[in-house]
Amino acid sequence: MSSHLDNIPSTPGKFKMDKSPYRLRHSSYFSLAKLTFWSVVFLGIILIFFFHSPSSSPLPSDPSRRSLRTSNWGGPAWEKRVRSSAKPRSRNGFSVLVTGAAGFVGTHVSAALKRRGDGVLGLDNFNDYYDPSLKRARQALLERSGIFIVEGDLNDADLLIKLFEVVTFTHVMHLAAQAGVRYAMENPMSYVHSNIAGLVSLLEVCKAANPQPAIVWASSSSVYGLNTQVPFSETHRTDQPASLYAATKKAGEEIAHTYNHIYGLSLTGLRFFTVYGPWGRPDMAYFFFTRDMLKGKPIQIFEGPNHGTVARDFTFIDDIVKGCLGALDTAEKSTGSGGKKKGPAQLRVFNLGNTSPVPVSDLVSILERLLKVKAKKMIMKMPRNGDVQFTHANISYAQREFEYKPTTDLQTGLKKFVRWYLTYYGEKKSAV
Ligand SMILES: O=C(O)[C@H]1O[C@H](OP(=O)(O)OP(=O)(O)OC[C@H]2O[C@@H](n3ccc(=O)[nH]c3=O)[C@H](O)[C@@H]2O)[C@H](O)[C@@H](O)[C@H]1O
Repeated sequence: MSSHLDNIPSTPGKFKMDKSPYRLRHSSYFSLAKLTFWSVVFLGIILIFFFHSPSSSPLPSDPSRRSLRTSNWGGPAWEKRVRSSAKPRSRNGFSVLVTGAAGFVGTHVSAALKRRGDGVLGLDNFNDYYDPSLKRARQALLERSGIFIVEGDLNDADLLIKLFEVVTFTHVMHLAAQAGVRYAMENPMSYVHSNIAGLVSLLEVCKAANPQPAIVWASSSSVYGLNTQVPFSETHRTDQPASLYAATKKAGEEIAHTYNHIYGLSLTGLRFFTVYGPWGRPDMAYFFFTRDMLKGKPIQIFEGPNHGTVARDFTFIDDIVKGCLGALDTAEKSTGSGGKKKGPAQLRVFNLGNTSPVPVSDLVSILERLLKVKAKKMIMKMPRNGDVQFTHANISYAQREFEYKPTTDLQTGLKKFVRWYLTYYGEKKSAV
């Protein structure tokens, strides 16, 4: 086996002969010594670099994640930005950490909180589950209203600890998640990484904080799974998830119970029902139906057994934002501190839906009218990939607790979506 040592000139014959043998031996000795010296220095530099590489740029703990950029955080300027973003305008305002702030719901909730005077700090890993440029555009939007989004992953405990050291958060609005029902069959580990490991990582830091924040977080209507009782009520069974996505959200609800029980964390889960609207998620049907219809591409419309209707309780984003703020405003304080429970704490789960399911075929008809194009429809049997046939929310609990009352029907909401879509992609040209 050859080593780099083989290349070192070690015989006098390889040197010029105009030097005395003594000088030759002498200079050869020095060259060798010099080389050894520099090799040691070089090795030392590599070792120093290796051991001092900043904790702010850890490798993603799960290789199944895509393009998680290593982030740069820390330092006085960064801390100043974090502090100023999280600072409420009014004396009684909240200081809220919004995870998933560059996401669809996260962006809208962050903007609404900021508008009413709360301090908002965002956290997002900007992964490439869907076009990250849309997330960057949302980030730019929030930045204009003074909201800073820290780029980092929930599983980076050092980063979370640092954020809680710099800011005393009164609330956490936890909206970061791996969403999408059907994608769970393609990349199951990403759901475990974000929706389970990420949630635990966040709750670990929240429980240790002093004071502990109150937490409101995104669960999903999908937890009702194969439940057949309608409309879905929070007391119905949720132990038959139809997708891994649903199973991780259900697991989240159980994990919430545990942290509430052991550490006194105040926890409120919100079961969102197919949220849609401007700045929405391109992986959702209403969004890619719009894109494909405008491109003249066929769209697949699922139907249930025996040509049964597939329907969703589509809920407009503005109604969801009101629900999120209502949940936050009625969240009681956590009772523990520094990892110790001091008394029983609030634990809640609410449906946030629209209470009027609409067949997917009607969704397509509305889009046809709004876009003025005829869809190339391919009716096909709903694949066995985690979808359920029907969702319908009973919202009386949220109505009672914080006067949640959705006011936007699908026609009105889609009109707003289409207007945004045509402006956004019209300006950017390339995406339509
Ligand atoms: O409430 C939730 O908890 C979830 O809502 C959303 O899931 P879904 O309700 O499944 O929305 P979405 O994919 O838009 O499909 C809508 C309808 O179109 C049908 N559908 C779908 C695709 C297709 O090609 N054809 C079709 O008919 C399909 O069968 C369905 O009936 C979120 O994505 C999810 O993250 C989660 O938050």
